[in-house]
Amino acid sequence: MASPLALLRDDSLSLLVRGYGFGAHLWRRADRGARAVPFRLLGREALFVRGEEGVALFYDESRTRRHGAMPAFIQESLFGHGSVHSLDGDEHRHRKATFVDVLYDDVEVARLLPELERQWQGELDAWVGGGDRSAYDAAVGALGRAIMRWAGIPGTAAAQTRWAKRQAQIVDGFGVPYSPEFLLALANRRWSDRHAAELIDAVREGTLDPAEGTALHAWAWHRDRSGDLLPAKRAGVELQNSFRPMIAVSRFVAFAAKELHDRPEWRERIAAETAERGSLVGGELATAFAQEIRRTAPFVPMLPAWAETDVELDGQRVAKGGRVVLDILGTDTDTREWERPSAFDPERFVGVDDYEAIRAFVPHGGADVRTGHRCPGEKLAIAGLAASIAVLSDPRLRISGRGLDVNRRRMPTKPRSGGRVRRADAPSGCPFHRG
Ligand code: HEM
Repeated sequence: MASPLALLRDDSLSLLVRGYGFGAHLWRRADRGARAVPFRLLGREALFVRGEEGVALFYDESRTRRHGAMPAFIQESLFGHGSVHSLDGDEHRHRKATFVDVLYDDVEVARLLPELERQWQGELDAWVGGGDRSAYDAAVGALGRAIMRWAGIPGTAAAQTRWAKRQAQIVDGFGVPYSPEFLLALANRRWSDRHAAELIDAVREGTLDPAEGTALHAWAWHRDRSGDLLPAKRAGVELQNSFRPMIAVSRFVAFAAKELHDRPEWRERIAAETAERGSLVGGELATAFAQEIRRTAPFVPMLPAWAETDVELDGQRVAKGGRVVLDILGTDTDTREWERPSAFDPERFVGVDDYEAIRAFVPHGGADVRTGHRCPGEKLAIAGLAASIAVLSDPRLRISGRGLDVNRRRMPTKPRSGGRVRRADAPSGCPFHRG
């Protein structure tokens, strides 16, 4: 058992209390520009690392491994038991190959675009027709239905929207184990695991026949390295990992509403681009804005791995068996890697196609998507977020300035109101709160 002194030195409580401010708090203990700082997490020694050097260390499989590094309350509630996130080595690469085929292949990404266009057009029409909904709520529906159709999941629009809301709540509740929202997330997880497993069984029994190439088809027929089908529940977990994170992009959409509200000139430029192209998807300026949202908005703050050997970076060490923790947020806003890192400036991404080559740009993890744990859904997320930004820039809409404050102690967070959106000429409900 850990001694009372060790418990006092542990930083876990500080992480829970400080939320997204935790990383900056730790760096105050180190020299300016340091790449590594020691701390204690969950009763063990750990090394907090950042920047290109930190990314290289964190993704070096000869020095780190993943299995069991993520606290169980996150792994089980958010990703699901036995998911790809927790695998290492050949087993990881084998499972990951199916994710890459299904999510990362350009043909599959292109297949999502018409669904995004259709679902977002519906939400835009509802706003223009007088609807009053937050950008976040609209995105949960639009992105949820688009990705479920794309994944081959059957159901009416209403049923898909309901499942999307459950999935959004899982993402909302996983990081607050001290609150009732966490219990609700566990209940939604249980319901979703059962429903996803039923879909997998239905495909295997021949009562459902999703198109080849869809996530539902791929996970129903994915075989492990011994040639066996995955148990239905595990296949259902990976099916959810192929669409739930797209619903989580709604959190970025809420941040986009905030940044667009504060930058009318960008809204005008993106609206002009959308009008000229005659499409809500794939605009260059909307995409640059999406990239800057990904760089700056607090979502995944850090990632943990085990030190497989004694590890040293920038003069700091952690012994084998401790944790190496990559500071995602601190790397995306590192003064040694970025010019004016705290300025929100989408211009820095205009004309940048190969964002994966920017080693210190890691909102979706770093290194190589095929061989490492880098997110296979990054292209899908960018496409979904850029389409949302094009919609929110429509001049017929107004984004309210109310409720755009962000509680950076809660993980995950978003602007409080989710970004209220209404028709531009709609009267404001309250004369004292015109936004
Ligand atoms: C809100 C946007 C998203 C963010 C911020 C995000 C971020 C991340 C991060 C940080 C990782 C872990 C990287 C690592 O462990 O090294 C990851 C992994 C993963 N993401 Fe995403 N992601 C997003 C969207 C998506 C989408 C849209 C999908 C699929 C539709 C997706 C599917 C996955 C999967 C399956 C993994 C596990 C990969 C592995 O362990 O090999 N993500 N993501």
